[in-house]
Amino acid sequence: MAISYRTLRRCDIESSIWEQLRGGAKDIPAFEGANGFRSSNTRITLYPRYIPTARNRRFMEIDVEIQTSLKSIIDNRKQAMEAGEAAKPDLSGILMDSNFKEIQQAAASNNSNRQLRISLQEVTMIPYEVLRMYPPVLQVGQRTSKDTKLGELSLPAGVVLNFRLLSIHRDKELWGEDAEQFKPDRFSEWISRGPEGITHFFLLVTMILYEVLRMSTPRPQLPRRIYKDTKLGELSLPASSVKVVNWIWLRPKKLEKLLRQQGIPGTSYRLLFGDLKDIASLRAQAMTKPVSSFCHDYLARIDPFRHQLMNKFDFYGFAGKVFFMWSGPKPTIVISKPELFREALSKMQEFQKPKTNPIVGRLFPGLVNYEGEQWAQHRRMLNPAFHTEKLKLMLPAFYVSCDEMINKLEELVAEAGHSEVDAWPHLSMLSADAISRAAFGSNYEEGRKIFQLLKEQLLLALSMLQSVYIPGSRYIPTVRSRRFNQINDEIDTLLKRIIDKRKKAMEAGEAPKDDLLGILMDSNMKEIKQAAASGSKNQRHGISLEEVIEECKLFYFAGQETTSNLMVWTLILLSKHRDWQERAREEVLQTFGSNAPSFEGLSHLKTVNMILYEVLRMYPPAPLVPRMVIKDTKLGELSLPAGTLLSFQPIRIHHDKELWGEDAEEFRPDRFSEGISKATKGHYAFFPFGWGPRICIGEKFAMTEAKIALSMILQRFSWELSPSYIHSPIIVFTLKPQHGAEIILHRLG
Ligand code: HEM
Repeated sequence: MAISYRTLRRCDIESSIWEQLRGGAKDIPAFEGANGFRSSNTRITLYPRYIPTARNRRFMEIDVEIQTSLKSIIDNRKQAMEAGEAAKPDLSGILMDSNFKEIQQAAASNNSNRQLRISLQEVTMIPYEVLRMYPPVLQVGQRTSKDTKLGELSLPAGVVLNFRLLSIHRDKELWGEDAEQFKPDRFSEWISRGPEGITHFFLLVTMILYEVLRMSTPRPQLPRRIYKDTKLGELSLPASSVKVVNWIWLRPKKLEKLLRQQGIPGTSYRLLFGDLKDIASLRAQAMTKPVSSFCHDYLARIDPFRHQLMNKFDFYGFAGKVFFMWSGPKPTIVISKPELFREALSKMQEFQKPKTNPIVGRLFPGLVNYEGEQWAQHRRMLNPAFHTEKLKLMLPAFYVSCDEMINKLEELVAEAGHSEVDAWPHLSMLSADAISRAAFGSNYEEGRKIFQLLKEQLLLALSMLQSVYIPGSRYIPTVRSRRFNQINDEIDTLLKRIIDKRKKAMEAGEAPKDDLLGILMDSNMKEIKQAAASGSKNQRHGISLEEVIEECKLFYFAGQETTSNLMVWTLILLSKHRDWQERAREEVLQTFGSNAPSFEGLSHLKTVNMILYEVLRMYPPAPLVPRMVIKDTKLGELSLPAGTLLSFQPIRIHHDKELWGEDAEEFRPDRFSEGISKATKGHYAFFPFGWGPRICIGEKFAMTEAKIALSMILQRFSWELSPSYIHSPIIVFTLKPQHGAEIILHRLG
């Protein structure tokens, strides 16, 4: 059966795929009689939805690792107990002890072998029931990398399959009315029936996972080592233990030696946690104190641990600009050398985005997270939306958003002509509003709702990120994680609705809208048509609805926080350096008078441009850029083993006196009067928007918005720093003012 995904309704896919899987299962002898699944065709859903494949695969690997390690612990305990050792007073010890006693009783009362076997299996029923109710893998998603077959079904490349295991496990048709209750004994009969029962259940799940993994896109993998059971004197270590020991001790120590041999200084590895505890406690202490007096030398506050190390290693090789520390069992090389930053960011294959906590991946989906061909395709598709001629069309959106903010501020100063205001929430709202209008045009109200939800999601994620990440923990249905997923679903529904409306309009021949979404959908449609016309079959062409959704979410996260940070630091610095505020106002009034800033006029704002650059240098909204070494490779003179994390520090490069001169900590916008390169005497060392092929796609968008907003504020107000302002930069994803931006605003004229 050959079907085209794009013309198929979702419900068709759900039911047909299920039939294929069920049919496929019956073909395998072990699945005959898998009657537990006879009528479940409505519950397993399989529809295109993006779930990053690397994460899922890694999750599966970790799951297998955990299970293997647990099995080895249980086996060891069992052997010890059989040899007469007392049960350990921990949970597994108690559980095993009671099970052991039951088995002994059964044996003593001369029960049949069959009963003994059932008794032995009781210890298994509890974890099975836990696995049923709280499966560590709730759903499994993979993308087809090429046109492929699943059972009888032909699937085109690029379809994302999402299998919802939890739905099967909680299906009352399968498990009975008590499906929501914890009843381990429901497994007793299945277990006793041997291969036709429980085994079918797990085999079916395994088969689905296998089938899905088989189809998945091959992604660059870190080199793998095969582990074997090993003898250590009298002790025989199972492969899983060898792997764990290697992971938490042998490999880190080997890497440490390798880095030291190259003259890179660093901290000594400490078991499992490395430097994580010190990083957290020093940061917590630093957050309680503001920067003493208002100065721009604040690096010790935002990242005290790295700052200490930088000073400590100042007299070693690399003068504190390259050193390593330990984020758990992986070394992180901290690099503040501009030439190494440029080299690494130019080599996308060797140095990729690290996949750390999956929550971060869910917060920042889309382009920012992709690699390889998928990244290239999305970047190609998004590029037109950020071209100058398209930005021009977004100007009205920026005006309306700025006007709204200014009207609100005017209300605040209406009575006395001046007022103390925390500018931070106003600027935050401004950039959210601007992105909603620029991204969704006429659907702006829905866009605003999405922003509110994303903001809530960000706060939830922050609280989730504060606890140590335990692999798989995101699948535990806590109140927070449930709300996180609920928000995700709400956002997806809202975005789907907007996109569907647009799609219908475009199919009916309406011209695409000039907002980000319209441009993205237009370039997607063109790519699909081109590919169809050229008869291309294998290459991925066009992106799916889900991928469009991911990109829309990314506009908010990548574009909102960063731009509002740039604006808030600009207001703070201009309230401290009022001479520059005056110079900027003069320039704006000369260029625009009291009219709305024109696109052409923006390019004449030399002073405003220099001020924004100086703010981006001193307070870069994206202060750190992480990467991961994918295969053993060279960076400059350094030999870097696969798996090493790299933490590039544009913020430190921007504050480096060797590059910027002795006045690096002073606010001096005129250092940029002859361009960026001259400001550092020919060393290119200014990276607020990154570098290389992945350089920020929204740079022009952000700079245009910031120039319009600043111009409009300068036209209407003057401002100074309030005595209640506390200078406390902090990094929470981006660099922001921890205690807001209290200024005193005066109405002009
Ligand atoms: C002052 C404002 C902004 C700053 C400082 C900034 C900074 C950055 C930086 C440093 C990167 C590179 C990250 C890396 O290589 O790991 C980046 C990437 C990106 N930025 Fe921005 N950004 C800003 C505004 C925006 C806006 C307004 C948008 C969109 C509306 C945006 C969308 C993106 C996207 C999609 C990427 C990923 C590009 C890729 O991986 O190919 N940014 N940004």
